[in-house]
Amino acid sequence: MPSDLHKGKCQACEGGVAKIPDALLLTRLQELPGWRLEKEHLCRDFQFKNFYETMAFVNAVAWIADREDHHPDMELGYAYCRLRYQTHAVGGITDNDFICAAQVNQLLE
Ligand SMILES: C[C@H](O)[C@H](O)[C@H]1CNC2=NC(N)=NC(=O)C2=N1
Repeated sequence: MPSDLHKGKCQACEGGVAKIPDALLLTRLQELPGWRLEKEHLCRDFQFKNFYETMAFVNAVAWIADREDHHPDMELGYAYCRLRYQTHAVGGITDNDFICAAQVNQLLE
């Protein structure tokens, strides 16, 4: 059954969002095709044909980040982008990270 996670709305990071317990993270990850856990971040690598496509993607991700007031770390090059989400306010992964990652996946549907 498809997940509705991308329809969620981020809550204020400083407003008491709860860190997802480690024991639940692997289960929750099943809602997010392509993403992995790395040093308390949600991460995914994206490959593109050229710089134009990479930048179009990066700008769409920036648009999501601005709308949700939740910002990923981004590493990019000519034909790739690596995204890493963590809720800095709590030093771990929260629903906000899952919601934004799911919205990014929607961009590629
Ligand atoms: C004031 C503003 O809402 C906060 O600083 C937000 C901005 N974006 C954020 N993004 C991420 N990834 N984690 C945060 O804790 C966070 N906090």
